[in-house]
Amino acid sequence: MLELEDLSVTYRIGAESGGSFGEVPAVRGVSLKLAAGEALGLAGESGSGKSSVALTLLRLLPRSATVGGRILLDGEDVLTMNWGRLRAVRWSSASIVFQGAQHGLNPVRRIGDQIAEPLLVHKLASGAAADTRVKELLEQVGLPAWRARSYPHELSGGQRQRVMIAMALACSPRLIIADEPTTALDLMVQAQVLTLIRQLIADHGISLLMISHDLSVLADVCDRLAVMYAGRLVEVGPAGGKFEHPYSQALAAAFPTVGDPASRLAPRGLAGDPPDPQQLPGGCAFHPRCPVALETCASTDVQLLVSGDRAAACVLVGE
Ligand SMILES: Nc1ncnc2c1ncn2[C@@H]1O[C@H](COP(=O)(O)OP(=O)(O)OP(=O)(O)O)[C@@H](O)[C@H]1O
Repeated sequence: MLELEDLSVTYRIGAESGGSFGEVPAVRGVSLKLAAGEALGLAGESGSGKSSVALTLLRLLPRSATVGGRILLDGEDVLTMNWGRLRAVRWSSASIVFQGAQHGLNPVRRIGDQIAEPLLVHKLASGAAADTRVKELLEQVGLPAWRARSYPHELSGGQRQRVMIAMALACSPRLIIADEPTTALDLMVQAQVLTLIRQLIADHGISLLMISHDLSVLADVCDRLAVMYAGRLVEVGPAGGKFEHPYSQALAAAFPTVGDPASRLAPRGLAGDPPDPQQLPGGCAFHPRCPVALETCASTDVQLLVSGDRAAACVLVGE
């Protein structure tokens, strides 16, 4: 239902501050497919371009961004559709749950009115029918119906995140994009919200694109995982399988797997920092940090190579 073809996002910087102009290539040639009802996880360190991908999907990027490639949602290109069509697609075909719900809710409006807003704007319900739908949505996300009259400050962080999920579900979209939906929450609440997301997408047959730096969170919810590094996809494969790219392996080793006695944390984590997008190293962008890099990695720009149900961009994979 969703297909990204050679997607690129480049930010222009310096224009606002009057400083020197520059370009940040945040996303570089990302191609991905998401089937109806499928849950795909997008992982990577901070700055790898995950949020830029998420924001591009509904054209929410700032004006300083230039986007290339195609984003086909049910066969229609989001990047070229007119504003009227885009407004119709937002919320009703696809909606986004952002990280840090407390910043997403209006502090001076009641929860119920905020959940009802997309229903009213999209003329899906009004008056008593909208009130009934709001109560139904609150119950679906595990909150009592009377919470409709609460203000955001009267809710905990976990409850506010549930409200954001209720808003995202309001117009019954076929796709939900969840950008770090549990990052701001403590571990117990994070587990509850993840269980809720898993259950809702299964019950309603919704496709999910979930973004996180934490691979173990994604593996818990998603059918497939995609890993980004310096704006590129380095690996895509089934959530249950073993990673082949050295970067995905290092990222996976950075998080403990609760309940798996065989899992060991990487003793020193991954050395070094991700590259500055304005000064990307030649060849494979990961080679300066790669523990198994060869001489050729400094000059060979590897593309994703598909083998069975997995694709990885590394000269060592498939050897
Ligand atoms: N509005 C912007 N203007 C200029 N550069 C930007 C802008 N937004 C993001 N970037 C740059 O684009 C790159 C990718 O950022 P992005 O937020 O997409 O990464 P991310 O993987 O989602 O990181 P995080 O997990 O920290 O949110 C980074 O180098 C970032 O500094």
